[in-house]
Amino acid sequence: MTDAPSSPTRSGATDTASATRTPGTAAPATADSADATLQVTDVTVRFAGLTALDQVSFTVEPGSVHAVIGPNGAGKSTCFNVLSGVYRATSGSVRFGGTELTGLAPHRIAALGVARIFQNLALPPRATVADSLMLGRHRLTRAGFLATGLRLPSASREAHRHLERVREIADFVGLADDLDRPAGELPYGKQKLVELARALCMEPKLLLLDEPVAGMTADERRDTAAVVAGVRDSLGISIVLVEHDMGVVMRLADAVTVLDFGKRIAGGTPAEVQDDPAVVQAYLGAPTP
Ligand SMILES: Nc1ncnc2c1ncn2[C@@H]1O[C@H](COP(=O)(O)OP(=O)(O)OP(=O)(O)O)[C@@H](O)[C@H]1O
Repeated sequence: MTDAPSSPTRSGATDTASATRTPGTAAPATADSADATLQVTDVTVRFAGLTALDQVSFTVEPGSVHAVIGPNGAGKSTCFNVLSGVYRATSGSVRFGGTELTGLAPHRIAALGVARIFQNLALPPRATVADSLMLGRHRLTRAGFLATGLRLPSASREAHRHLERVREIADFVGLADDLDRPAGELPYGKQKLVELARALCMEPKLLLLDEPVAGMTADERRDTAAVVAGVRDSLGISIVLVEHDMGVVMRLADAVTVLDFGKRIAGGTPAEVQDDPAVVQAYLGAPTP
């Protein structure tokens, strides 16, 4: 795969978004599209006797990659689970494009344009790449069970449009030649790309990536990082990234929030947090001289 993914471009996404408003396709439920800012304010999560997140605040600017880092047990996964609706914050607020997310079920948050990719693979093993990506289009599909079953022209036109978009996105992430292969037979790095592509098929405004390069070879890490950068640069999608690979974080992130024992201990550009004594201490576990 090339370092710079070929691009369906922002307008490609916009075309599809407008296509979804034409008869025969569903208009996705969206947060205020003029403002895709994610605003996390004073979020606290308590489990019996343990404060996993303690008054954490940060802002993810539209079209940026925002990394959330910290040592083991810092609260990164808890933070992701709050953003995607798996956990409900004990207190505090998460607003996306002007919509309050706290208290919404995960599928409602997904419908607002927030797609999450889990660390572990979750692909149907025997489905082809194309079928796996079509699953990502499900939310945008209007044709009902009956129309599809009866192969009505409106349903086939819609299926054709979705397939076109699936091909564009597969091309964008470098999977154009793998569409007919069972996803489960691809190398690990490509399977992760299938998951990323499936999330892109949902036409999200915000992607939550949980350790996207964990377990990958150096080449796979480089290729995946290039695709993630392309998602931001070409599609304008905001990304929240939890990642232990500091090389990837430093290369990709526009902003970094650092957690330790549930508290936000630092934030800023990668260069700023890298030199922050509190961050050095958290990672090394000893005070700086
Ligand atoms: N469902 C839960 N019930 C009780 N405690 C939990 C739960 N989920 C997380 N915790 C605790 O909350 C704290 C933060 O955990 P979390 O998994 O968010 O950290 P993390 O930064 O993602 O760690 P890692 O990098 O090891 O994945 C830990 O002390 C963890 O044991």
